[in-house]
Formats: sequence, structure tokens, C-alpha cells
Amino acid sequence: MRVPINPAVPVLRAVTGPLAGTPDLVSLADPSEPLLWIRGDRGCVGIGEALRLTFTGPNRFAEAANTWRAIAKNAQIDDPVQMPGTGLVALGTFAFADHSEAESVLIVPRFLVAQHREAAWITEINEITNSTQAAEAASQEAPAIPTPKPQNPWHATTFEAATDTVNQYLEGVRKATETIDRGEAEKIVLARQITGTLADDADLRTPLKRLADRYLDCWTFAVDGLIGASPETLIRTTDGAVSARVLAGTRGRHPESDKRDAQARDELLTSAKEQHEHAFAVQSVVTALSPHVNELRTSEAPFPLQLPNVWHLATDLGATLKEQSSSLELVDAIHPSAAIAGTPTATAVAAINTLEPFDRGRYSGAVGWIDADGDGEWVIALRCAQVEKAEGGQRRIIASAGGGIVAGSDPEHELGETVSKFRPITEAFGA
Ligand SMILES: C=C(O[C@H]1C=CC=C(C(=O)O)[C@@H]1O)C(=O)O
Repeated sequence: MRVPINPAVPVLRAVTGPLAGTPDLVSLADPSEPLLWIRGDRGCVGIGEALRLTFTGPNRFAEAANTWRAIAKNAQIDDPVQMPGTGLVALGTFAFADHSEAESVLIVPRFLVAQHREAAWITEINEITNSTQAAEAASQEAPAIPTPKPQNPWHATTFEAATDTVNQYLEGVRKATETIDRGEAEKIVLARQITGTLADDADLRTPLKRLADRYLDCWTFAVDGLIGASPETLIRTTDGAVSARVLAGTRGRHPESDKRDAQARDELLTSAKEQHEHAFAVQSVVTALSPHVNELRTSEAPFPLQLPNVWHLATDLGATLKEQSSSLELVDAIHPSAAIAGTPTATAVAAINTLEPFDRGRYSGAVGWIDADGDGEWVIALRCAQVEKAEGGQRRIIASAGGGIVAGSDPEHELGETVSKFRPITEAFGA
């Protein structure tokens, strides 16, 4: 048996083995507390919890990165597969704001079922508390796949936005454009919230399945009640390779007419205002990432990313890691990017604090996973909702969506854009 390197740090033992066939990951998730990360035929589902770490405040990313590094160093990992989602993995969600009331968490599941195309694996993770357990854990066979719980019937949720919150948002956009016109900022991203209620026994695998089936170019996630499907990759690191997808600039889709839809895409591609808004977002990621990487390259010009609800201007970034930074350390360097805060960052964050009458919680923070080598995938928590316990056997759902305000932004147009951005959530939780 190996002696723990640092007795103050929990010792986790992770054992990975192959699975026959490819399981339906969503169906394996816990119906009321799902832990899921999925895109097409890749992803993982966590079942149960081996360890939960919580963080708050301005140093939440750095503390999480350091704690995770220590846990990974102390861990006993038996992973012959070494694929994304095997071995020791934590899924996490981090608050947007430094002084948010929302907790940021890293959750290590008891079981992690991972799929990569046609192959699947299961990892069992135990916390080892004394030498006897270590010996027992070491002798365990590869775990069997847990049985999915039966599906509960789904009761549709309708979301509401109180009139005063819509008016506050419109007023916020006006004030943000005034700030920009005075030359104090170039871009400010403002958001608004809508809320709904859900029965306590609602099976959250229903909205997750809808998101995963519909938003194939997005990462569908569920971590600690934060559920959504985000198209924006904040950072992905694999064996020294780094990639990101920056989005900013949006038009609603027009499924009723191909011609109108193509027009919306072309307007987006040729609009100086949207290109300007997009450039700020790319620049913020390039600037933040540059000290940590070599050979940083971007797609030549922004391309149109087609999602079922919107068109986005998108830029893909690639690079190689310069030093041993973990994916969470890179998240710390990039967050908050101009895609969800603005330019310059400090002025935009101050404007968000003043103009948004709510705590964003985890919306527009980071959500993703990290493995024992520090590799992982983190997206910006967009197109999402936080599900939380409420009075009277119900749960409350708070969905958030926003957009970048630049010189010339029109409040009504921005409001319409948030309606399009809410669609993944309103449709997934709807009838
Ligand atoms: C802030 C959001 O989207 C960001 C990401 C893509 C496009 C955006 C835009 O066009 O404004 C936003 O920057 C959101 O979905 O709530």
C-alpha cells in the first residue's frame, strides 16, 4: 500500500475498467441531482458523491486549482484507459462574480461512467480513510454499471419575467449605452432572469435529454443544480494542447423561412457592430491566454455558428501549453472574458454590479470537469438555469440570459436576443 504524501489531504482511490456496449448516459443520471457532461457520443455521468469541495470569493478558481492539484497528487489511480472522463475526475461549477452568494463546487462522483464514441468505461472512486480500507479498495474488482432509476412523468414548466424586471433590463441597456457613449467602456454584457417552478420529484433527465438531443454542437451539463447546454468553450486542455471557442454577436434563427434565416446569418457576418462586439471577446481571451501558451492561433475570420435557436459569430483558438498550468488555472486567467463581462473588464464588471439587480450566481461563470493531470473542459455557463429547493415541496428554476451592449445597441433588439437565448431552457423545461 502507498503511504499518503500529505495526510491533511483526502486520499482518493479511483479504479477504471471497461464497459460492454455504450450506455445511455442521461438515463444513468440521478433524476433529482444529475451530474452530467455530454456532447453527442462523448461525455460522462457521475453517480453519487465521493467528495465535494466548495469555494467562494475572488480566489475561488485558484483555491480550487491548488486543492485539486494536492488531491490528485495524493490519489491512488488505477486507470489503464487514460481517456477523457476516466481515472480521477471532478465536475465543477463556478460563480461569475467574486462576491457572489453562490458557492463554487468541485464534485468527485462515487461512480463515473464515461463514453468516447463506441467505447465506454466505469470508474469507482472511494475516499480512503485508513489502511484497512486502502487494502480493501485495492483488492476490489472493476465495478458493475449501476441500474438507471425509472423515469418520472414530466410536468411542463412555464417561465415568467415580472414586467418590472423587463423594464429594469431595458433601462440597464440604455444606461450601459450612455456609459459607452461617454467613453467609459466599449462593451458591457447585461443579463436578465426569468423564473419557473418545478415539482420536487420532477425528473431532471427529461430537460437534459432534450438539450443533449437538440443542441449537438453544445456541451449539455448538470452540476449541482446548474443545468444547460452551452456553445462557448472557455478552455479545453489535453496533453499540452489547448483550445477554446469564443462567441459574441448573435441573430435569432428563422426556421419559418430559409431565405429570412440566411439573411439573418449574412446580417450578422457583415454587421460592423457585431464584428466589433466579437473582436472584444476574442481579444480578451487572446490577452489572458498568451502568457500561458505558445503558438496561439485563431481561425482567420469569425465564422457563423448555427445553433437551433441562434446564429453566433464564432472564433476558434488553438495553442500549446507553455508550462504545467491546469485547465482550472487557465479558467482563472481568462474569466471573466469580454463575452460575458465586457471591455475594459473592471469597468464592465462594475457596471454589471450597478445595472443588474440580481446576483448572477453560476450563470456566466465556468462549468466543466478536470482530471488528475489537470486536463479538462470548461465552458461558459450560458443557456442554463439553476434549479434550487423552494418552499412547499417545489423547486425554483432561475434562468439567465444576456448580451453584449456596444455603441449603437438598441434595448428592444437586445431584449429580443435574450428571448432567443432563453429558448434552449424554456423549451427543455416546457411541454
Ligand atoms: C451572455 C450570453 O451570450 C454571450 C455569448 C455569445 C453571444 C453573446 C452576444 O451576442 O451578446 C454573448 O456575448 C448569454 O447567452 O447569456
